[in-house]
Amino acid sequence: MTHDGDRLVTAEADGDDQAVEAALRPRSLDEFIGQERVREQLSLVLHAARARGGTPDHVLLSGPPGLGKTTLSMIIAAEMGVPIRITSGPAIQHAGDLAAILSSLSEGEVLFLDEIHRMSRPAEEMLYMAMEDFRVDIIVGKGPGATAIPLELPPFTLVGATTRAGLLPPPLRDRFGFTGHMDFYGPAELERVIHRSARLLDVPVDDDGALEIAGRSRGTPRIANRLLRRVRDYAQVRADGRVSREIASLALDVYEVDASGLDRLDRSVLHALVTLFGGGPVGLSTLAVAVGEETETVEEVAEPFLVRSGLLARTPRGRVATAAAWKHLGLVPPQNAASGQSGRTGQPGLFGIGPEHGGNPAPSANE
Ligand SMILES: Nc1ncnc2c1ncn2[C@@H]1O[C@H](COP(=O)(O)OP(=O)(O)OP(=O)(O)O)[C@@H](O)[C@H]1O
Ligand SMILES: [Mg+2]
Repeated sequence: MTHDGDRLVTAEADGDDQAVEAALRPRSLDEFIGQERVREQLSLVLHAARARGGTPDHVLLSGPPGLGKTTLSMIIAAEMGVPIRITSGPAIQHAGDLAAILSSLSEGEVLFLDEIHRMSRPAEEMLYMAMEDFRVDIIVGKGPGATAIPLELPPFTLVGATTRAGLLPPPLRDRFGFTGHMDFYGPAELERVIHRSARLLDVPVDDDGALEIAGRSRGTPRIANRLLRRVRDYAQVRADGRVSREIASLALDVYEVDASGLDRLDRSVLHALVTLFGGGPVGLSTLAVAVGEETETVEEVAEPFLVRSGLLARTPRGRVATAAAWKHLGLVPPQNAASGQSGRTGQPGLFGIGPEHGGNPAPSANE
């Protein structure tokens, strides 16, 4: 079974990333590449707060993993010249855990709450009051004798990060003065991320080399930085250390990350869909058996990027390969192949729903 953490192209951080990421993080808004709209909006929020000599409004950053939410939270603190306290939703099990953190904040401090959608309910309710009134009620005792002791907090800025903004309860969402939505990066922006990281890591990379890595990075700076490190290894061991388009492409071929950023699992899903099931529709569990993976692996690890790339569509009748998928595998799409748009509008297939066998007679190439 393939675990997401084993993959070079996963957007989640792995242990290997953490030390390097700290070194590669932009430290100011000016250094932060791309996300123009969020950057401009945030810059206004911070400038205005500085001009008033106050604390900026609470900020919510939402978007897929690896796009720079943690980085931006640190930049907010740096731009304001205040310390930052870092914690996460899952780390706060009890309201008391949160009370302890809140009551020890210094004036103006940034509290970064990662994965804020995973906080416990009682902590969430305490947070509402802390965000709005800079106050918490500490409950002392139990039962009828319990009393609430109000505790004043210094003004602080909460920066919440979430990959799932939709899961936040509206009362929590409403208490943020500013919400920044992070989006996947374009190739030109990733090229700049790669050039910047290459400078910091002291790796000579030419423009074509950077662009080649960018194209395989799934719109995600974290992946771009990780691929750059693997390409650097290759360039040092097999060549003179310089990264050109050719070296980048040879290196990433070794790691089985193709020109569109698909890895072996992604390609084997597409390949099975196209060669064994005539492009579908086919049920998820049948598809998973065909590639020898768990249904969860196919659904949660491979499919999101295939859908986003317009290569696979989830329809009520099952998974379907788009015309682009056939072309990606170097095959000629059949006349009736899905256009790729249906992936965005079609209903997502559910476990076990939809036919387990394709409606099309599979031309079943056995190679
Ligand atoms: N705009 C950017 N410019 C340059 N580097 C960036 C940018 N955004 C992210 N990075 C780099 O990508 C890596 C991952 O960023 P970060 O940890 O901030 O992502 P995240 O959104 O917090 O991810 P997660 O959801 O997994 O917590 C960092 O090493 C950072 O240096
Ligand atoms: Mg983060």
